[in-house]
Amino acid sequence: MNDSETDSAPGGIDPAVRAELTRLRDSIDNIDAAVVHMLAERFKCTQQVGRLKAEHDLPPADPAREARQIARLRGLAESAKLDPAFAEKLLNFIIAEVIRHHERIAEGTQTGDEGTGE
Ligand SMILES: C=C(O[C@@H]1C=C(C(=O)O)C=C[C@H]1O)C(=O)O
Repeated sequence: MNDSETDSAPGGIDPAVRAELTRLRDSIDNIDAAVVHMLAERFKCTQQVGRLKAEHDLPPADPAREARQIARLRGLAESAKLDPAFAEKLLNFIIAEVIRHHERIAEGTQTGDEGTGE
């Protein structure tokens, strides 16, 4: 249910429920903003890694490094009571995008700045 659907709930919404919902959604919005900023910083680093690899003829993907990251992240997720399978899927999704960037940097079709706001 989105905001407008909540607003048009039959019979109106209890003001206390509305206040609690707004408080929680404010936090969700802050967390989403933090996630975007953290991802932007991560991509700035990985673009630099991509340029370094291209300059030194290193392969775009490093499966051994990825395996270590996944094992570490699954452990962190368990401690944080987050589903480790979800954490792994999320990391794999991000890494796949990074490898795509690295391949484009190696092909010389990208400077490494795309998506970083540089
Ligand atoms: C960033 C790197 O390149 C790739 C992307 C990774 C990542 O996004 O964490 C990890 C390993 C590599 O497959 C790297 O080698 O460190």
